[in-house]
Amino acid sequence: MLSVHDALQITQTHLLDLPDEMVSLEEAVGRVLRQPLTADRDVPPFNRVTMDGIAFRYDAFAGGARQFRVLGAQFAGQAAGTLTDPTACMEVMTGAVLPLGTDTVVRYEDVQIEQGMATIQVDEVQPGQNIHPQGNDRPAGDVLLREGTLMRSVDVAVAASVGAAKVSVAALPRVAIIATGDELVGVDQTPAPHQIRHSNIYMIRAALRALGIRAMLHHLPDDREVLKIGLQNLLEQNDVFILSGGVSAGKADFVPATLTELGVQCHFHKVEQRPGKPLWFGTTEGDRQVVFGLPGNPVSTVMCTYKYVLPYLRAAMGQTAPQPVYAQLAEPFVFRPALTYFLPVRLHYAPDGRLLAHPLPGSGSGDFTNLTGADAFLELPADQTAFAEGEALPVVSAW
Ligand SMILES: Nc1nc2c(c(=O)[nH]1)N[C@H]1C(S)=C(S)[C@@H](COP(=O)(O)OP(=O)(O)OC[C@H]3O[C@@H](n4cnc5c(N)ncnc54)[C@H](O)[C@@H]3O)O[C@H]1N2
Ligand code: MOO
Ligand SMILES: [Mg+2]
Repeated sequence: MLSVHDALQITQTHLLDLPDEMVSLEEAVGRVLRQPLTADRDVPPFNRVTMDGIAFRYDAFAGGARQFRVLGAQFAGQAAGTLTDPTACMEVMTGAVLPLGTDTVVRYEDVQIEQGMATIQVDEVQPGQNIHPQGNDRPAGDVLLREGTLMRSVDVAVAASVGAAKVSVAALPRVAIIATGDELVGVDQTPAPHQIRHSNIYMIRAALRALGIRAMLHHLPDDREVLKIGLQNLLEQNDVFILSGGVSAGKADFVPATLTELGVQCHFHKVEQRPGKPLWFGTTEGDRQVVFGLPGNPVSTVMCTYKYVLPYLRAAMGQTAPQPVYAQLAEPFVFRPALTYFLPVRLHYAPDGRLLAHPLPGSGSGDFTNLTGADAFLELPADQTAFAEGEALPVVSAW
């Protein structure tokens, strides 16, 4: 059977080709940048005053002067004024351009101003203090945001500062989320004793919102013909298909055979992992559409969504892969089968800064209410049985 590592690799070799689109800054958050954004000017663009106070020439102070006649004021938003008398000073406000002819700022708290004369009341003054020099942070032309950046609020601020009212981002795929199973009824229904309400497709849809995707929900029955016609219709209108259920060994598990009949090529079925062993992955010709058949057990669906589906979509959008995160087991744990085990854990930071993972194994891959107390899965490798307290292991992104 395929290892988790190899399964992930396979998904990455069948990435959808998503076009670029221009979006406003309001729409840009959570999207993947498809263009570099460069500084259109030096950052900061002028010598910026960083404290309200007075500006003067340091040479005068170094020569022993402590009193400076106030010749004017420089406010934020005004073009740079000039200090014409090198023994005098100007009042300056935070965010103003440093007046020409000055090079040092002393804050109001350290100055007394009376009758147009400022007296500096501190001995410690450094040349150039309280000034954020032009180009200090980045020179004009420097790349401030790389292609592949996942746009967060601070990135939106940087885009705005360089005048990018619209930015090029990866277009979002059209996604269909499809529950299969005759036991499932709507969330607004009262289930019969042998029925359950949908939950997996709501979880998947919620998880995809982190990528800005708004997916449509569907439900198909455990009937071979109806399933085939239903999937065929959906295949015409979507790029990504996330199915839940119907991929294992049961006599009503028609999903793999039906997808094959519809021309979806299977790249793998079954992975050496728990939960999620019967995971199915395929694409249509030329990788124009992609299908994830997630095992129906709810914990399997959660794990496969976070371990496989979201990373796949991020890569297809061109997002630079994030650094892996590790956590240390807070107590020893044993898992015997030769499978990668995704252990639900509660994460917390210890006072010494270590990220600790508290095992919450729950009662198996049907026990999804257990996940409400967990934050993530810890990935325990297949070739190891006993895991010691303090052992560092990869975290599968938190929900
Ligand atoms: N003989 C074998 N039986 C099973 C195997 C196996 O290898 N051999 N694998 C087990 C594993 S592991 C898993 S996981 C499940 C996968 O099952 P399916 O993908 O075929 O899913 P279903 O049979 O349709 O349902 C399983 C389970 O999940 C519930 N479910 C399904 N969809 C939803 C939904 N949208 N919301 C909430 N719950 C859902 C469903 O009611 C079932 O209880 O197979 C094992 N069996
Ligand atoms: O591996 Mo299945 O996903 O346990 O229940
Ligand atoms: Mg089944």
